[in-house]
Order: sequence, then structure tokens, then C-alpha cells
Amino acid sequence: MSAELPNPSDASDSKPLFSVADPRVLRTLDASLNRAAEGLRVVEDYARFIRDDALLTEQLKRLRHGLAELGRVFPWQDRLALRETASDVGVSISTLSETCRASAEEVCIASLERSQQALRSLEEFAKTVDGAPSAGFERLRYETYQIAKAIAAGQRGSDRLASARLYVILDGSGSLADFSALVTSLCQAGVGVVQLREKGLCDRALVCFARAMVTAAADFPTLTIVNDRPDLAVLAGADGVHVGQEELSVHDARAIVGPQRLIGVSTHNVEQLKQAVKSGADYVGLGPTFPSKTKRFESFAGLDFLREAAVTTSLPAYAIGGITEENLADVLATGAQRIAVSAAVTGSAEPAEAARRLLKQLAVR
Ligand SMILES: Cc1ncc(COP(=O)(O)OP(=O)(O)O)c(N)n1
Ligand SMILES: Cc1ncsc1CCOP(=O)(O)O
Ligand SMILES: [Mg+2]
Repeated sequence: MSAELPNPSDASDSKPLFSVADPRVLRTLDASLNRAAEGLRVVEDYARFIRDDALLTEQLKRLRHGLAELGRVFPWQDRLALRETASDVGVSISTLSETCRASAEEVCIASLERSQQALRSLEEFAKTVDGAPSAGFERLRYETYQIAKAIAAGQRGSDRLASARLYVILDGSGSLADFSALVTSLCQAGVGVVQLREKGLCDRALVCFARAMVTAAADFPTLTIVNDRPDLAVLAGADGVHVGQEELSVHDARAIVGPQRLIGVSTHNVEQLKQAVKSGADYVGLGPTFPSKTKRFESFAGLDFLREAAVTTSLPAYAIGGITEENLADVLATGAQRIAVSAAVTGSAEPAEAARRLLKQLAVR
């Protein structure tokens, strides 16, 4: 076990120090502080180097520092004096699963679980020391659950949307037959995601369109999303739902769509983006970027938001709003790699050809 002790020069004089009467308890606290910190560092490395995710990295770093801060109340000299690695009965016990990991994701999950267990141990044993910050360890443990959710969602989104750079939003204003034919032609063109976004139909008609979309896309890798309505996404057997800032939260939508379906969230600024990541969104929409022929807006997040988002999260993120073949180069220059469009495709005399041209532009990056 490495010596993850706080730097003595960092020790804050203002913090009360607890001398732990029972040396066995102090040994336990010391070991758990180290285990939790080591585990969190591994997860932080995963967020930073494997996922390249600034937001998760920052959250984990804050968590690790919060842990070090809590640990400082146990005098480091006492902790060090009690360390007996050579005679620790647990040191040589390791299970086969600890020596072999199938992937970086598995390393991350195992480390996160290790940290959670260590935090639980800290929480419980700190209760035996009068005034020690048991509740603080409990709070950190809950934060790790939220991080685990964000990591898992990011993984689900990144895996399933890995090659989906073009996302096309369709309405249900025409006939069901035309709609099905359009979905099929877009799937054939290689569109990654199609979304049914229709505000003017009754539920009974809407679910017919949603089912038609799912049926038409069934033989293709194209994913199907229903806008606003998790209930209809489930009924139709779609791959997911997209919710805005005023629709159901990710938490509530997840209760309806279950663990496997994708949940996308519209975001208009960095705060909303951070919140969407935290809440366990599988992907985000970023916008509106430009004035749109499909929806009216009073204000625009613009290209600046795309620039900020590109260095904030590794979650699949779709720039949306007025994106066309003409302005796509400006969008891509922000670092954005994915777009969601409606008019640029559906407003074309040959939607599938328009989609192919957009895909070609997107593939250059
Ligand atoms: C991919 C994608 N991004 C954003 C939106 C917009 O959702 P929302 O803000 O809820 O607005 P409406 O589309 O419901 O009017 C979207 N639908 N898809
Ligand atoms: C639903 C929605 N939300 C933000 S922009 C937009 C419409 C996207 O359509 P278009 O690509 O035609 O602007
Ligand atoms: Mg909506």
C-alpha cells in the first residue's frame, strides 16, 4: 500500500485534530484513506487519459482533495507510526480478478468500487471516534455514486453513438408511408440517428409514426429517438428519448425508459451541459447555434458554446440549430464533431442526397 499521506506542510492549524484512542481503529482509518485515495486517482486517470473528459476529471480531482481534507483530522504522524505493512494480514491476499482486467473500463469500475468500499469503512469507523467526520465520508461516497452514473452513461452513449455523427430530426406532417420511405432512405444514406419530433399530432397518431420509424430503421445501424416522450419511446421500441430543459429530468425519464435506452438532453449553456453530464445523460444537444427554419429562438448559444463544450465533456454532443452545408465548416472549426439537423435534410428535394453530402463533410474531420 502506498503512503498516501497528506503533505505535513499542508496541515491546516485551524482544523481540529482527533487523536484516535484505539490504534486498531486508526490503522483501519489510515488504510481506508489510502485505499479510497488510490482508487479515486485511478478513476481520475481514466477520466483524464482514457476518456479525455475535462469535466469528470475536475470532479474527481475535487473529490480526491475533499477526501485528503477530511483525512487531515487524523494526525499524520500517528498514522505513519502505526503502519505495519509487513505484518498486515491482508497485504498478500489478492483474488484472481484483481490481477487481470479486461479493459480500461473494468479498471475504472473496480477502482471506483474500491473507493466506495473504503469510504464506507471510513464512515463506519469514524463513528467510533468522537467528533470525527463520519458524515463527510458518507457525502463523498454519495458523490462517487453520481460519478459512477455519469461514467456509465458516457460509456453507453459513446459506445452506441460512436460512429453517429449525423442526426436527422423528422416531423410527422406527411403520410405515414412517405415518412417510412424517408426514414429508410436516410438509413441507407448512413445517417446515424433519426428523431421523430412532432408537436401537432395526437398520441395515437404519434405512436404510429414512432413505430413506423423503428420498423423502417430495424435493418440498419441507425438509432431511433422519440422527442419529448419517454413513454412513446418505450411503446414504439425506439432506441431512446430526447428531452429538453422543460421536459422530464433524466432521472424521471430513466425510470420510464429503463437502463438500456439512450437519453439525450438539450443544453443551451455550460451550466446546463455540466448538469446533463452529472444527471447521467447519454448524449447532449448543443444549441441553438444559428437561426433555424424549424424552430424560432430569441437567443442563440452560438459557436462560442460549441467551442466551450468541445473542451468540457467527452459525452457525444450534437450541435443543433440552423446548421447547413454552407455553415458546417464553421461548426466543425469549433471542435464539434457531430450535428443534428432538420431543414438541411428534410427541406431538400433529395433528402438522402443532402444527408450524404453532410456525412461527407463530417467524415473529413
Ligand atoms: C438532438 C436534439 N437536440 C436538441 C433538441 C431540442 O429539444 P428541446 O429543447 O426540448 O426542444 P423541442 O425539440 O422539444 O422543441 C432536439 N429535439 N434534439
Ligand atoms: C428542435 C431544435 N432545437 C434546437 S434547434 C432545433 C431545430 C433544428 O432544426 P434545423 O436544423 O432545421 O434548424
Ligand atoms: Mg423537447
